[in-house]
Amino acid sequence: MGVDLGREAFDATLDELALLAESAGDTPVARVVAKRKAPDAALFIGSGKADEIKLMVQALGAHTVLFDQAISPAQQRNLERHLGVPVADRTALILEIFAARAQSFEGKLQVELARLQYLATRLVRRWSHLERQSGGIGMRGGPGESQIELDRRMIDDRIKSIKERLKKVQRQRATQRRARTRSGVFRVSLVGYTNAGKSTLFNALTKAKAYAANQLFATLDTTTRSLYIEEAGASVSLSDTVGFIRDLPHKLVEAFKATLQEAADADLLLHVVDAASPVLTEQMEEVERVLAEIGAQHIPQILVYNKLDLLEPNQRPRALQDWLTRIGGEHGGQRLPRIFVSAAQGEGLDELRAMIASLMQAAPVPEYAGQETDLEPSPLDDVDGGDEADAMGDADEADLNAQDLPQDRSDVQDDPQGRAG
Ligand SMILES: Nc1nc2c(ncn2[C@@H]2O[C@H](COP(=O)(O)OP(=O)(O)OP(=O)(O)O)[C@@H](O)[C@H]2O)c(=O)[nH]1
Ligand SMILES: [Mg+2]
Repeated sequence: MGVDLGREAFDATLDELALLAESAGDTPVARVVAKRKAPDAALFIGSGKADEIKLMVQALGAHTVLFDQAISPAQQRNLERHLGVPVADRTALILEIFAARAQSFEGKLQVELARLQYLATRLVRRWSHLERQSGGIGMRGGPGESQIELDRRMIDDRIKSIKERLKKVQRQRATQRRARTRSGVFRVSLVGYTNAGKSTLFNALTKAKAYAANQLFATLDTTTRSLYIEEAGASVSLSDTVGFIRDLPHKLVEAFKATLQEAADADLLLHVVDAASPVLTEQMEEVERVLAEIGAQHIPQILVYNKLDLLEPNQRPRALQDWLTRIGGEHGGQRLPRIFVSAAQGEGLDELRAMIASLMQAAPVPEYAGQETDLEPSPLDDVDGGDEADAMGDADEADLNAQDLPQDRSDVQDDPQGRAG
């Protein structure tokens, strides 16, 4: 279900919603588009549309109705009452996928943090909604004010305890990262929109078997492998990371900052693009936005246009390597090296390795080589987002016990450099 508020590439966003639903294990059975100038306050859609959907739900035996846009908690409840089935929006769906996919201890904690934070904002909103309209629809059958306060306190406590546990894991990760930095190994990170083919490329380059699938967010945990680049006569560390998506819930980005830090710390980013996507420009812009959010916008990039094999003969580029000039934004006019590859069929990979080698040689000798002092702490090293930073106090800093630290699968097992520290 999507309400077309005049957004460009509307079909593509519904395709993406369908793929998200499939990635969550659902089978989309119908797609409904409503044209409106603005969402309806109570139902998000008009009541005529809601009746139409209700009939479809019954005829098709659908068990959920998904909305592409964010719906308010009140709209969600009204719709559920009207339609007789659960209603969810895109954010809830993304959170569900992340929850199902998280593998590492850290990943699970991060997802739980994001879910609780999402829940907490909805409780606050629901509460203020009740305050404003006491006696309104929201009141009937809904929890009372004190119940909500109680829920909120429980959620706050849980958020606090998860943040404390995350801090411990992340301190360990930061130590490993610093060791890796000091080792002087050139670090390359794959970044890009979800489903662009990062894991497939990672596997093709390292002959590894990271999970790659036609699903959104197939990868959640960072995997790092050593990759020997013959042209450079040296090894680099290559990391496969979580994919980005448009309107990624902000709290989720915040919760995953530690994982994304892998990208922010790289010497070189391979920005993987699905060259066959009809909305590749929008996807690239979204990736740029997230890179800026994690402070990685200035790291040298190679644009890797993947899925070359899917392009029609007349769409194929004349040259497999060229330069793309960025339009607009902070980097307007900047020229980025671009290469077309097919990770699935192995085309262009030798050229990509050669390109990595030449960028390695062009890279400045790192200042930190041989230096024993800690690097400047990155803003992302601290998992607490902004205003909540003080809430944890200093007490938790004192009782750190290295023995409690759970093993982080991705760093400990997959990364030969990780053991250096
Ligand atoms: N035809 C074609 N398909 C590809 C190519 N590379 C990847 N794919 C397919 O694209 C889909 C996504 O690939 P992944 O490697 O899982 O993509 P990803 O970027 O790691 O995705 P997330 O981890 O979900 O963010 C899979 O179905 C791959 O088989 C390619 O070069 N050509
Ligand atoms: Mg992946």
